[in-house]
Amino acid sequence: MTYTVAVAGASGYAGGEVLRLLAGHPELEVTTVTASSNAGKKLVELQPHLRSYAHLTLQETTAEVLAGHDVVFLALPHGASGAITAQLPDDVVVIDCGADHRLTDEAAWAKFYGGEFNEPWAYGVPELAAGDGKLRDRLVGAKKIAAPGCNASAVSLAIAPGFTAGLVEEDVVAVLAVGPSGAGKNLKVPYLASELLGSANPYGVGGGHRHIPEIVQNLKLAGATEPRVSFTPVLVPMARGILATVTAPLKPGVTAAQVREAWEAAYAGEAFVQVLPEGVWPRTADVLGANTALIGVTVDEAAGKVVAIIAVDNLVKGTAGAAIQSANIALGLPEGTALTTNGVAP
Ligand SMILES: NC(=O)C1=CN([C@@H]2O[C@H](COP(=O)(O)OP(=O)(O)OC[C@H]3O[C@@H](n4cnc5c(N)ncnc54)[C@H](OP(=O)(O)O)[C@@H]3O)[C@@H](O)[C@H]2O)C=CC1
Ligand SMILES: CC(=O)N[C@@H](CCC(=O)OP(=O)(O)O)C(=O)O
Repeated sequence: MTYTVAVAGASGYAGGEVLRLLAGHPELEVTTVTASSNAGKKLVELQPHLRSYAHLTLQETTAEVLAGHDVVFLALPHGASGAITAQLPDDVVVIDCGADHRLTDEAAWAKFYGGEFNEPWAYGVPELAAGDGKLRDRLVGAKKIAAPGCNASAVSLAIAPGFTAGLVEEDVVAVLAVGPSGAGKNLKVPYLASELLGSANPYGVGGGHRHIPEIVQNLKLAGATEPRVSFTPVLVPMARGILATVTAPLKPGVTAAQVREAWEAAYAGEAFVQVLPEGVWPRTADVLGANTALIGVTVDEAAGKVVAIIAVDNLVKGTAGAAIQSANIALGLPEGTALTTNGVAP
């Protein structure tokens, strides 16, 4: 069966990546692409690397244009997608790459985003533990899916096994090297090349980053009670990619063997989340273009902490790949359709 697909926000980074991956999908056929200020232009004017879509013109992003497709991917700024989703028919499968349907906690939404609170949807990180199962279970047959924040999914995947196995204290510290494409096609300082090249620029320091409530929500699902999350991203000069170093204190008596067993068990059989052998550390280059999260984990005995390092491509496993993986599950298609575990290196 072929499903018709509309991609909204197709002129942006996330929408472009959804399109790049969907070009290799045998059952999802993109028939409509939309934008805002760039509506009316040919898609390839904005996305010259997407040659297979040369026939498509960007339309206005309205509920009327999007309705009538079997599947809609939204890659719009926060707030814009919530306004559209309220108007789309119930039977359309909608995957929102924005944050509008991620949070279950209305107070957290008000504090970190503001504006109208939208109902939470099935969260698109299938491999994350949730209760006795995984979030994958909630995606089966889902009509509405919230794709994750890229940083939030990386940090959550890296440390969740410690909570599921009851090995770590609720005191998580995450420091991330992130590429500027995570901010979208942003023409402001500090995303300009002249500000970014040859520099590493921290931002969102001191508890203000909006991915903190998303991580807390994920870790609670994985078994934490009231986790405290210190989260510090640092912009570095690589177009895409996230390398997150996540630490947490070990509970008394926990051994390195228990840690390794817990992390390997958490992701056993998962194609897209892989735990590396002891002493092997992930690199962003190994996951660029791939839907893969690579995790290295060890115990720092002197510090009494677990150290987990994860590499993801923010635009693939962090957004568009997660969105397509989740859509595949929702539609009953093989989960990895149109997705690869192989990166692009060097
Ligand atoms: N970049 C990333 O790594 C990640 C992004 N996301 C999320 O995906 C979404 C898109 O991000 P990204 O692609 O990076 O952003 P971009 O700025 O690159 O793209 C934004 C897109 O939305 C369109 N747009 C802008 N304003 C409006 C509006 N008011 N109504 C309708 N469409 C509008 C733009 O159209 P036009 O070009 O015509 O202005 C463009 O197509 C965001 O919610 C983001 O948080 C999530 C995870 C990671
Ligand atoms: C470099 C950079 O700015 N990255 C973004 C990641 C955004 C993201 O993951 O998307 P959502 O906004 O949909 O959550 C940030 O840290 O906010």
